[in-house]
Amino acid sequence: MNRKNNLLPHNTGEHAMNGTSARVIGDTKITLTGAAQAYSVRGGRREVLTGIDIEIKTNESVAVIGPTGVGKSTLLRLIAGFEDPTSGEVKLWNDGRSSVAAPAADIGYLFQQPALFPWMTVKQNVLFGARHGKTYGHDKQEMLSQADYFMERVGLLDAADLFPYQISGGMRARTALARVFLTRPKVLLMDEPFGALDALTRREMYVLLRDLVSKSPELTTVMVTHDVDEAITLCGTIMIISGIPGTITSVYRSGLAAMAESAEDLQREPDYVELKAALLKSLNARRNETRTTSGTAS
Ligand SMILES: Nc1ncnc2c1ncn2[C@@H]1O[C@H](COP(=O)(O)OP(=O)(O)OP(=O)(O)O)[C@@H](O)[C@H]1O
Repeated sequence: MNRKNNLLPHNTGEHAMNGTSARVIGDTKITLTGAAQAYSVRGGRREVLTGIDIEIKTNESVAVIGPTGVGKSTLLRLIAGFEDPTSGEVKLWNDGRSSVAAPAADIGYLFQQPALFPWMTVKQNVLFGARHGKTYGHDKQEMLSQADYFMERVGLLDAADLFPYQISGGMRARTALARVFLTRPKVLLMDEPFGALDALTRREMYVLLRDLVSKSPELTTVMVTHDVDEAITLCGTIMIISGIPGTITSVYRSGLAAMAESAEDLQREPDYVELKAALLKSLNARRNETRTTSGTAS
């Protein structure tokens, strides 16, 4: 492993996106400026996120971690354009032009439950998004050959004609992975995508995801996870959200994700151990603060 590429983690505070990432990343892809979100709850107002200032580059892989209930999924929904912020701006950028975030064909989603159609075969499920999108225009042949390509990459060719109830949880997750990559998204948003899988299957998914991401130089990924190992293994940028309302309190960057040949090898790296310890320490401190703020700590 090339340890030179490997930046030590640093806790850069709230506006921390100026550090250097070891990944080669391009233009701005996603910006959140002073973004806040609040909901009406039982006649009152619940502030969930506040003062979110983020700049995410094309080809950057970002993990969002933090205590439960601090607004991680809410942040993802803002980026997806499923919700508008109550104040501030969330923008997606294309060739230097920005647009307010809104659900779009070039945004892909992966959720904890793969949400497959039970009456469709694996292949029909894989094709679903692409069939209903504009990625391939009228070029059906190209779409079908790309479907075979992605199904082959995730090891599903032999299962193409099976129905979701006939395959394992790992195979369902791989179906969802092939389906989302077939649509060639520019932004892939993942909300605990492997949270329901066993440890071994999760590792397999890391390898597959990293392989597919590495072949998609235009792709930007943002992943919410509770798993610190997953964040370090898959993402060059790790953001911690904490507090009530939640805000970005730390940003860590490392080149470890780009270097990983296997999760096991990576986890033995001294830099990995150091980064993991720093993240856990920071998370614990933030969790205690969040509990105190919400009045649940003594
Ligand atoms: N539509 C909504 N209306 C009211 N409250 C909401 C709504 N969506 C989310 N919340 C509240 O906002 C807070 C943050 O929710 P969110 O799911 O974003 O947190 P999270 O950090 O992803 O949580 P977890 O780690 O447990 O998945 C929670 O208190 C939740 O109850």
